[in-house]
Amino acid sequence: MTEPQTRICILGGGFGGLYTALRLSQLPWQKSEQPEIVLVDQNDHFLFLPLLYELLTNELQSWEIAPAFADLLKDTNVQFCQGIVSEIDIENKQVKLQDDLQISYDYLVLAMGGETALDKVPGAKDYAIPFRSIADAYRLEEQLRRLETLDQDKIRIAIVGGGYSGVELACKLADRLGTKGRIRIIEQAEEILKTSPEFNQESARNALLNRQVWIDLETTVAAVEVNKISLEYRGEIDEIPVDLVLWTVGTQVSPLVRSLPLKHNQRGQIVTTSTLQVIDHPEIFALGDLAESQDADGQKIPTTAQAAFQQADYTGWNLWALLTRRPLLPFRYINLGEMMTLGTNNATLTGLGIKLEGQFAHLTRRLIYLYRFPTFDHQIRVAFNWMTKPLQDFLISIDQKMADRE
Ligand SMILES: Cc1cc2nc3c(=O)[nH]c(=O)nc-3n(C[C@H](O)[C@H](O)[C@H](O)COP(=O)(O)OP(=O)(O)OC[C@H]3O[C@@H](n4cnc5c(N)ncnc54)[C@H](O)[C@@H]3O)c2cc1C
Ligand SMILES: NC(=O)c1ccc[n+]([C@@H]2O[C@H](COP(=O)([O-])OP(=O)(O)OC[C@H]3O[C@@H](n4cnc5c(N)ncnc54)[C@H](OP(=O)(O)O)[C@@H]3O)[C@@H](O)[C@H]2O)c1
Ligand SMILES: C/C(=C\Cc1cc(O)c2ccccc2c1O)CCC[C@H](C)CCC[C@H](C)CCCC(C)C
Repeated sequence: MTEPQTRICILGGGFGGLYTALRLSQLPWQKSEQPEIVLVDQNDHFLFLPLLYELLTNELQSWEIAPAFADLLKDTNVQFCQGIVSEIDIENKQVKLQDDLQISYDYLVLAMGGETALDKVPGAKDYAIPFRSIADAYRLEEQLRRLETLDQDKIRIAIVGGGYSGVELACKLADRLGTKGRIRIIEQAEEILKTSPEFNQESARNALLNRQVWIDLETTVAAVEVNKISLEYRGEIDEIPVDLVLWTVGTQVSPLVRSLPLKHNQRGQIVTTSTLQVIDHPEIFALGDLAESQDADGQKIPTTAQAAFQQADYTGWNLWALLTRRPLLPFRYINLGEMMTLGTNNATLTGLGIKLEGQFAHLTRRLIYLYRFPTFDHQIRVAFNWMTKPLQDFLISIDQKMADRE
């Protein structure tokens, strides 16, 4: 009688979960050992978050950065299940989705990422727009189009949070709006991009200066309302009229993850061993933004796509090792550096001793991200589109000229 198939359930199809599923499907399984791999995500698509900004300037299209899981997984043995995870019963090894579907598992991978903290400032939840999903980008796009049609002198945008997302967003919006835009970044710390390499910080400061983006340092937000924001600086409150408030204040762990009966750190992240297994639960792996792990050399792992991408390789390998009775590998994080977009056709890159900025950094960043796309098939489709885009734009312009003549 054949043994029932072992089931690996992966919760979250982002940089941690999707890349773990793809890695698992590529490993050499004996037929008798082949597990059932189930990937669960609330969305029907993956989202290459580092390129989300490019939707706002029409540099990229949604299908390029948010391919459907069905397409990405079509040549694999991974089963995709769309649904919102609402409960995780560690004791009975059961996952419950919001539509009451239940999935039992033998091994679990927790990779549901983080969320934007909108609950700490009055009005933020109602009037501020986070920037973490395709839906957020579409919501922002809709607001921008509404404001661009109005006959008002300036479009006033406040971006709360002067970290990576806030700075990259400010540069993109400044390039989109041009002289019509009046953009300000509100940062509570003494400096923007405080964890970024000095070269990238300098490039970003110059890019923001060249785009007349105003920066309020050591400033917090007391409240957000429909058309104004109250800023607090050294005890003084100032009310500023705004048309849009964007909320890029960093990542926090979701209540669902915080509530799990597992070891958490002070930020609510799940603590793992260097093999990315959850403390006291070797049958559960956790990676990406929701996990805290130290690697084999004791390095603390940052909450970045780069780290989740590398962890996925080890999570896939270690699950295979566990099921085929091989030794597991302790995760070794390799910090390859950092890249940031700073407007259209402009970027900065520091990595492996190399520092680039401007258009060459922009090209390099794009090519590296193309290489990091989840499947070869998607890489080819996007690469072809990028190579033929100048011709597409030329033909569109010809069409436009002919339409104008009629
Ligand atoms: C705008 C932006 C730009 C960024 N740019 C960079 C960059 O250039 N370089 C870099 O290194 N990092 C970047 N990051 C950070 C990086 O995106 C994250 O660190 C990375 O995505 C974390 O990977 P993850 O797998 O933990 O989570 P994610 O990639 O966020 O994936 C989590 C997945 O879980 C799903 N999910 C969550 N909750 C549930 C639920 N309850 N039920 C079902 N599914 C659920 C989500 O839909 C999502 O698909 C950026 C972040 C943002 C917001
Ligand atoms: N290009 C890239 O590599 C890239 C791009 C985007 C995101 N990421 C990664 O993704 C994660 C999230 O990035 P992020 O830019 O969203 O967050 P982030 O890098 O943590 O920056 C958020 C900034 O907002 C500040 N802040 C928080 N609450 C605030 C408030 N109420 N008012 C004013 N300022 C406030 C934070 O200050 P405090 O630090 O004092 O809280 C911080 O400086 C990070 O780990 C980052 O490394 C990387
Ligand atoms: C900084 C680099 C990689 C780290 C990294 C950053 C991310 O934001 C990611 C997001 C999602 C997944 C993975 C990552 C990620 O790994 C790149 C370092 C590149 C080196 C500096 C080498 C640079 C190449 C040469 C200068 C020239 C290449 C020319 C050609 C146009 C490509």
